[in-house]
Amino acid sequence: MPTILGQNQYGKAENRVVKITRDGDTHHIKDLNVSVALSGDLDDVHYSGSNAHVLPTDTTKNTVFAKAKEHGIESAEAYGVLLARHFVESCEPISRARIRIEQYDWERIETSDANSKFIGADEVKHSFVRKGQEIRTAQITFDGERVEVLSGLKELTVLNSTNSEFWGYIKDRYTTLKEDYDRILATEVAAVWRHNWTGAAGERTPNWDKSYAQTKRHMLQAFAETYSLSLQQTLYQMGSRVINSRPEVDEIRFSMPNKHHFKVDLSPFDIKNEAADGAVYYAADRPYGLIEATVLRDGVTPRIPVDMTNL
Ligand SMILES: O=c1[nH]c(=O)c2[nH]c(=O)[nH]c2[nH]1
Repeated sequence: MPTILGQNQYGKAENRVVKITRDGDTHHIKDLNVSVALSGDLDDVHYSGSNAHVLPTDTTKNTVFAKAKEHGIESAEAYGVLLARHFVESCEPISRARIRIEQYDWERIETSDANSKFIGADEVKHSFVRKGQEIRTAQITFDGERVEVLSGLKELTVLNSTNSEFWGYIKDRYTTLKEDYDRILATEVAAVWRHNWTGAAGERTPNWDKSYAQTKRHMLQAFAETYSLSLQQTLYQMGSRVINSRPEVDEIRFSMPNKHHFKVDLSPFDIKNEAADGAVYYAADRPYGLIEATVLRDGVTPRIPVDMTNL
């Protein structure tokens, strides 16, 4: 049966581009998911396998990152126009380019006056929480004598665009990771905390909503205000801030994926891409480091399950 080629397009989909712009100590973030689809005089590659008209999808990926560094990202639309024009105008066989962009917005983490002693005045300027609500969780059990209340949250995504380093780790024959003295630290916090209230007669019931709001605030502020040498250290700081600030909470457990942001190597294109001047990063979704730990008030028995995924 004779066949003919119908509509066709190709390109690299879902390039996770994160561009940090530094304006003194104030950082700005653009976080995009960019998909490129090109079409044009591309019959041959389908019919005969000749790649003579094919701009590799790998090149389209590199272009997405390089243009982010060279021109910055003012808006998804302006950046998309720049990319679409680039592919059509610089590559003869390409006559149409479609750029699709999803943008993820971030808000700055607010610090309070009460905590000002922790804040180098500038710290909040590089700490962000992703827009949109986290999911609040609760698990209550009663065994006829004692009530146990576990409160929690998940999908609270936070990012520091500086004040994070990672170095001094074990190096063996399989280690390729380079030590980093200025990296992005980002994680999606899942946490469960246990209240010491048992429901016994005479015990004052906590204000659950206030306790939740304050616990979340302490976690966010500790994340923003910790100069991090590892995600493990940041996690511990978040936990201790909660335990030290909230007398009703005796124990908190975190599960925190390290949402890696790798600096894109633009040196093959003679473009410098360094944290100090505002860099372009590739946000990898997997695999990811997974950092989990419990922080407890000294002397209490841990009760939060190690695997909290079903809570
Ligand atoms: O904060 C980190 N902790 C690690 O244990 C680790 N391991 C790694 O490769 N990167 C990181 N980052």
